Amino acid sequence: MTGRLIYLIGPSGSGKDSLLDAVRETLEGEGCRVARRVITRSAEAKGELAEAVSAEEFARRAERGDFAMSWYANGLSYGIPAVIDDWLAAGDDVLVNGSRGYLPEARRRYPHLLAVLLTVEDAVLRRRLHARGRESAEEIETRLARNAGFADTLLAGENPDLCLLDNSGDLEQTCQRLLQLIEAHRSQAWPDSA
Ligand SMILES: Nc1ncnc2c1ncn2[C@@H]1O[C@H](COP(=O)(O)OP(=O)(O)O)[C@@H](O)[C@H]1O
Ligand SMILES: O=P(O)(O)OC[C@H]1O[C@H](OP(=O)(O)OP(=O)(O)O)[C@H](O)[C@@H]1O
Repeated sequence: MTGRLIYLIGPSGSGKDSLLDAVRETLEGEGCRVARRVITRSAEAKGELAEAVSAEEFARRAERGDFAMSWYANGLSYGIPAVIDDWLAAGDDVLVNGSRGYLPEARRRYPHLLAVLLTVEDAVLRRRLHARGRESAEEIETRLARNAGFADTLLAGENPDLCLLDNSGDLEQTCQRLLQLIEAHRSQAWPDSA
């Protein structure tokens, strides 16, 4: 594979979708694709750069090998289409909306991925989740509780190359910083083992 995988992670509500949406056009003009996820979420949910499918359809696709990566979290199944491997093989870089829980497996599959962790101050995160209004108050609490488990493990030295990107402030600034991070990563030579 010659392209690079950029694996964006962060708590639900930290702004991953907003960020991907905002940088998509710029990145695609520079040969970096933004993957569209497949999620077992009802089609009426707005603001998600994803294809919504039933659990049965998701299982069929998984069985067929349609996903390069897939995971289950928050009561939903998420899949990243296998086409990303074609894009990477063709030399395109690929940006995906990933999962913190799946990061170790993603690293096994893509040893040279760039992991970018989007962070948001707790109070801001809670406010944004409620303002988004996609989940019930109970689902929001469950998502916030899930974050506590990741805060320690992700930052406890197991991921020395993890890039932190704060999105507590203006989205436009976060976009610019993400584009800079990606640019810096792309300008690095591939490790010999790649
Ligand atoms: N920098 C920002 N400033 C203000 N609101 C933001 C910012 N980034 C995202 N949001 C809002 O926060 C909510 C969650 O963002 P979203 O992109 O859906 O997060 P995620 O995909 O990580 O769950 C959305 O309503 C979005 O409009
Ligand atoms: O292991 P985690 O890092 O907790 O991630 C689990 C899933 O939750 C997030 O999606 P979610 O359904 O919340 O969509 P969102 O990002 O649009 O909120 C994230 O994008 C992952 O797919």
